[in-house]
Amino acid sequence: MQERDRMELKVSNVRKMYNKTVAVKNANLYLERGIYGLLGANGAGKTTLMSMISSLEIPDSGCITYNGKNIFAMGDEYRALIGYMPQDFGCYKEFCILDFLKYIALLKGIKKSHIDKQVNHVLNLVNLQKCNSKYFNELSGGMRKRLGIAQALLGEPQILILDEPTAGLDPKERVRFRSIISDIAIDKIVLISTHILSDIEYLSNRLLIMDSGTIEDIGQIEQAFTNIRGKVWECNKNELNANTLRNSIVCNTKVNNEGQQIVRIINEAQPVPSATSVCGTLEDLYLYFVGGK
Ligand SMILES: Nc1ncnc2c1ncn2[C@@H]1O[C@H](COP(=O)(O)OP(=O)(O)OP(=O)(O)O)[C@@H](O)[C@H]1O
Repeated sequence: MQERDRMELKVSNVRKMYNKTVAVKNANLYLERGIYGLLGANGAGKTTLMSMISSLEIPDSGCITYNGKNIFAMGDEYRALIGYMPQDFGCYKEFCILDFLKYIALLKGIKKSHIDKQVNHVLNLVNLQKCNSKYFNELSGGMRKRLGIAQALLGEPQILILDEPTAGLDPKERVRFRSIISDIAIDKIVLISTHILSDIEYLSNRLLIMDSGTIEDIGQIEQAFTNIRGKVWECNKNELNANTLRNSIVCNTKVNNEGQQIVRIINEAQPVPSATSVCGTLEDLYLYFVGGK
């Protein structure tokens, strides 16, 4: 591979504490071109990890390299490669969309002669060009999210870090947003954290799971499903003995039309003869990897 085609982001033994809280325990990760979906419970450490990969937070120990170079030593050279969309971002109320993007372009060090062209380009990508004179407080949640991605795209970054980009969007806006992300993801490293499992299914080809400050690379999602194939069951809860229930991962409980509690579990073997084998979902897969916690 030629050096200019190389895109390797490596997180090695990274740890980050806030006072006495260990936010990221010992993270190891290797990312190359592709879209990675990052799943994890609230407080698992996703935002902290993403902030460190974006070079906004410095790890207490361990290192993060891009193509073999320490990202913190790379400084502006690395920041020019990164597009970061935080969970929430604010904007001066005097700024309209256009002013805000021009301001961010300046902060990113984009040449003044290139700013108008780049701002128009990202506005077109996220379909905000017609309302570019609207002020931040006039924008809907979906528009704000699109503005968030537009600012991340300024400077044509090779690495896109998107922290819960579809949170709070209605289903239609979410579908629209996913299509924007898949259009712009080509030939980039894209890391997306989300609690919306369908985002992962539709957007990413690799699954990462973060749990209590550690991260596991589950790999290709389709392949990962082999881990639970033939192990997901639905059965009447009353027919399960307490021991089987304790040794299973409980994915879901629902009440059927006859008023019986039907439990969905992951278990190596058929738990009771009446249990039905069902297809695993991404939610089952996630619970399998975090042990049903
Ligand atoms: N600035 C901070 N000061 C103190 N503690 C923090 C700070 N930022 C994060 N933490 C703590 O670090 C842990 C990891 O938080 P983080 O925001 O990285 O998790 P997360 O997986 O992104 O959560 P969520 O899904 O809720 O956004 C949590 O226990 C959190 O309370």
